[in-house]
This record gives sequence, C-alpha cells and structure tokens, in this order.
Amino acid sequence: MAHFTGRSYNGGNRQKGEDKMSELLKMEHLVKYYGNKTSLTKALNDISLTVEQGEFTAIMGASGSGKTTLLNCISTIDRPTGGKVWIDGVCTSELKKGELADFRRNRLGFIFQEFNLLDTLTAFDNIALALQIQKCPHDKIKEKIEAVAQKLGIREVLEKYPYQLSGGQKQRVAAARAIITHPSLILADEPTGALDSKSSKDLLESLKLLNETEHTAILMVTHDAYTASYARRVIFIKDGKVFHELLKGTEERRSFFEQIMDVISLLGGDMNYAD
Ligand SMILES: Nc1ncnc2c1ncn2[C@@H]1O[C@H](COP(=O)(O)OP(=O)(O)OP(=O)(O)O)[C@@H](O)[C@H]1O
Repeated sequence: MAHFTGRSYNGGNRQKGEDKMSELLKMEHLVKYYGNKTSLTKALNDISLTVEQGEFTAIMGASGSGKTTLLNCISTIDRPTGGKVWIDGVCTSELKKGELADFRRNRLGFIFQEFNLLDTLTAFDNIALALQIQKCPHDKIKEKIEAVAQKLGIREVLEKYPYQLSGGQKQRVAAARAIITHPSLILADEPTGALDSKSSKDLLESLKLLNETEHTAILMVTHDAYTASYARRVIFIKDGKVFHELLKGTEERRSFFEQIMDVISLLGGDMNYAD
C-alpha cells in the first residue's frame, strides 16, 4: 500500500503551486431531500465544490452516498432542495424551463452506464444526431465524426447498428456522441459499469485522450477504484457530504490507484477493489 498522501477536504480550494485554471463548475451548499416529513432522505447534505475548465474528476462513494443525486443536480435533470450550481458562470436554478433543454444540449455531454444509443440508428447517425439538432451543415458533420471516430478507434463500426456492437464499442460511440458538440463538461454516470475490464480500459484511455486533446472537463461518478484512477482528482462522498479528496500529482496511475484504495479502506462500503 502507498502512504496516505491525500489531504483533508478544503472546500474545493486549490493548494499553492497548483496549476492556475479557470472555474467551470461551482456548487455552493447543495442540499437535496427526497420524500416527505414522515420519511425524509437527505441525499445531499451541504456540498460545496468547484471544478476547473478541462479537469478530469471522479466522484466516488458507497452505494446510496449521493453520487447520482449530485450528478443529476449538476446536470439540471434534478433540482436541488437548497444551494446553487453555476456552469460556465450560468446559475442553473435561474434558467427557465424552456432554456434548460438548450443549456443541456449546448453545454453538457452525457455518458450513461447503459449507453442510451438509439437502436434504429447506426453508430454514425447516433453521433450525428447531436450535431443535426444544432443545425450543423452535412459536410461538417461527416468531417467531425470521422475525426472523433479516429481518436476513439470506432471508424470501422460507424455503419453498424447498436445491436451489432460490443458493450465497449457502444460506450465509445456514446463517448463520441457526448464530445462531438464540444460541450464544456461531460457528465458520466458509472460509464464502465456495464463493461468488462478490457473494454473499461479502452474506454478510460479514450476519455483520457479526449480530456487531454479537446480539453473537455469530465465529471465521472464511479464506485470503481480502477476507473477513478484515470481521473486527475477524486472526490469521496459519504452520507451526502464530501468526505475527502485526492489530487494526482506526477505519480503513475497505479500508485494513484493505491492512494484511492487507502481512502476506500477508511470509508468502508461496497466499492470495487480490483486493479
Ligand atoms: N427519487 C428518489 N426518491 C427517494 N429517495 C431517493 C431517490 N433517489 C435517490 N434516493 C435516495 O437518496 C440517497 C442517495 O441516492 P443516490 O442514488 O444519489 O446514491 P448513489 O451514491 O448514486 O448510489 P448507487 O451507487 O447505488 O447508485 C439514497 O439513500 C437513495 O435511496
């Protein structure tokens, strides 16, 4: 086991000497209750965090700790009971109903555990859909898809339908669909949850490459330490609160994985241990 080199949570403030980046996502005092007076669940209990432009962040926590609720409040799929979220300086709780869909379409990309591809469209058309909605010209669509497909290693499967693809290929198509509109932020909920270890590795290498070359920020919920070790920063949630965070320095991914494992052993819970 590596020595525990993490630091106590400091409200998302960067430490001295760290890269100066600009703020992309800010949450202040996020609270989310489910239920009613007789049966109340406090899913988020006062979370304040910032994520910088281009940052690759993982959110970890045991089942029921509030990871998906947090992601849904950020993505505007769910409304927090209290507190505020800003993305690119826009306070999402101030957006009107009609503005929310446009906001999500233009600023956010989504990757879900279950891929969410349309079965009746080819991989190419699934990816193209995001651009057609934005009224991108036809020749530009082809050019953009070919470029992203090259990066993700899915050029050969673009004319296939989802049922003809492996889980790993489907998830890389979903990643292409998420990145193609150049969103400020990709939100991924357990993106490797339905994949075997080889496909998980391929997807994570692809996400890392997209993050590095396109400078798109990725916020990824996972309960898997191996998956989280691809991020530069890991935030641990317990009972709806931020419990700890780790920042990857210059060390290898494997050693970051060991640091993550150390925090998991402090947290307990049902997270994955394999590397
Ligand atoms: N729609 C809902 N109605 C009532 N309670 C909910 C609802 N959604 C989530 N919860 C509760 O809120 C808490 C946090 O749930 P959440 O799904 O965010 O956890 P999670 O960390 O994503 O869990 P998992 O890893 O199992 O997906 C849990 O106690 C859950 O039962």
